[in-house]
Amino acid sequence: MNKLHIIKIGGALIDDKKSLKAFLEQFSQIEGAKILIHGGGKVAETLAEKLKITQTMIDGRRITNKKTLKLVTMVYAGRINKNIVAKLQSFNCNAMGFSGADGNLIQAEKRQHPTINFGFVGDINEKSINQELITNMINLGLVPVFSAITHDKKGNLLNTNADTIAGTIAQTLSKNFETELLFCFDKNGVLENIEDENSNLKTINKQEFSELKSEGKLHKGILPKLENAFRAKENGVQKVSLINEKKLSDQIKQGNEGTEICL
Ligand SMILES: Nc1ncnc2c1ncn2[C@@H]1O[C@H](COP(=O)(O)OP(=O)(O)O)[C@@H](O)[C@H]1O
Ligand SMILES: CC(=O)N[C@@H](CCC(=O)OP(=O)(O)O)C(=O)O
Repeated sequence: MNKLHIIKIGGALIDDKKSLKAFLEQFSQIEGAKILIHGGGKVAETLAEKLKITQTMIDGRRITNKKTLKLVTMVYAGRINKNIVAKLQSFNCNAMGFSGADGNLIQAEKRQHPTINFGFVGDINEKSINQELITNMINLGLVPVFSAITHDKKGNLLNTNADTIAGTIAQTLSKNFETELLFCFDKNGVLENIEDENSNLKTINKQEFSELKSEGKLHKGILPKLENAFRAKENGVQKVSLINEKKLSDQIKQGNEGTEICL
């Protein structure tokens, strides 16, 4: 099987022009098949504040009413996605940027919950991913760049957590490619002590995850990220790690950065 790198970025990196450019230069140097998935929650948050659109997050998901859907579509599938593609093109990486509606690449289902109305939030599974079209693009030497916007094939756009998109695409493509999934973020991996940058675990298994969680050592974004990482590993993704976004090139060369997910 050919090797495939699937890389997820989000948060502060996307909000920082200089760091984003440096990251994209590293990404463009990865040889062979690769896919980039980006979030942009922090940028959406800042704009929503300016526009006085109140935001609520529950279980790592943004409650997405009509106004917020308009905003996140403009921010994720518009400004951020197109800016990333343009930067990658400047590094001679032949990127193409998509929402899940394009080419029916990611078909989601509106989230149903007994008590919480999440609004236009889309849930996905392996069947949601247009494996054939993504594989064809990769085989043409193209580099797909996905935003966190999906659709329901009934004419509605939906907002889907970007870590979930990365994990699910990786699961699907791991049947055809030897897939390495890297969640890149601002810490050196999973930290045992959030105050200590050097307390990152080299590996983490499900039991250690549960222990850290019950000890209150994992909070905010790291929880859904780890849940998505374990789901991907359990469903066949050959290698899954959480790494510092500055260490992407080192990880590609040596493969021992950050925290690797173990079963
Ligand atoms: N034990 C931990 N180890 C690492 N990060 C943690 C831990 N506990 C909480 N976090 C927080 O989780 C954040 C990563 O999640 P998130 O902000 O959602 O990332 P992104 O937006 O890049 O997807 C880190 O920046 C950190 O503040
Ligand atoms: C439904 C839902 O929560 N969608 C996410 C999509 C963006 C995202 O995941 O961004 P980061 O990776 O930067 O956190 C949101 O709107 O925040």
